[in-house]
Amino acid sequence: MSKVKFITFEGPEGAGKTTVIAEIYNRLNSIGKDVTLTREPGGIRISEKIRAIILDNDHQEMDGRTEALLYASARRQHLVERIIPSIIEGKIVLCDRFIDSSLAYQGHARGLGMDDVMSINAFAIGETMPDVTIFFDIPPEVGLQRITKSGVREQNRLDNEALQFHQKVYEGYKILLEQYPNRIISTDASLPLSEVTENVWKIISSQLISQDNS
Ligand SMILES: Nc1ncnc2c1ncn2[C@@H]1O[C@H](COP(=O)(O)OP(=O)(O)OP(=O)(O)O)[C@@H](O)[C@H]1O
Ligand SMILES: Cc1cn([C@H]2C[C@H](O)[C@@H](COP(=O)(O)O)O2)c(=O)[nH]c1=O
Repeated sequence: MSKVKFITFEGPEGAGKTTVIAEIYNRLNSIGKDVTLTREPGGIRISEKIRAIILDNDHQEMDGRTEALLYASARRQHLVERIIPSIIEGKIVLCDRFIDSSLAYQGHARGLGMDDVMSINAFAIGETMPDVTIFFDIPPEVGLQRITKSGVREQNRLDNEALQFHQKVYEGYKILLEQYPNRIISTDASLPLSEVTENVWKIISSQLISQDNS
């Protein structure tokens, strides 16, 4: 069995990914695992700058393909500068969003087509795919309510898309779950935070323990 090194977290806005990943990171550290915690778009200097361009509310005129290419270029830089070096150093990488976000948001919701979006991303990432992806399953309207209610952060250009767009994103993720049943594991993200955290912890620890015993 190949080792689980690269774990990604996916789902609609406000699903709880960032909150849960922070706790998983602490727990893995506390049992002596060497972990890199990062996010997309962003994670490193150049990719954070690209993130700011993509998500700026002032950039309403951004073309869908430009958006897809910017996400892919941010991903390329992040991959070569942070993800691959961490994997080579033997670390576990926890990444808040990756390729599946591009497939669901740009490929399906934006209507660019998942195959075309996969092609431009293949140029960016080559053979590097996540070993395991955890999908935070929540109705998009519930996730959106969480971020508007909490005021946890400013609403960006993608958050401010119509509900219909976010429903398409959710539909896109459901297609990906069928397409990659061995890689993507779904968890109910509408449960209370403590339960979601425990469920995600069970998934991750079982993956890591089964490989430690192999
Ligand atoms: N299971 C939960 N139940 C209720 N509130 C939650 C739960 N999980 C997270 N939250 C709250 O929802 C808000 C959004 O959470 P978080 O930022 O972790 O989501 P996210 O998936 O990273 O969102 P985005 O992708 O839009 O950045 C936060 O205020 C967080 O405290
Ligand atoms: C990686 C990636 C992200 N997106 C979208 C998803 C979110 O709306 C934002 C990122 O914000 P978050 O608070 O960090 O979740 O960008 C996308 O459309 N395509 C992608 O590849």
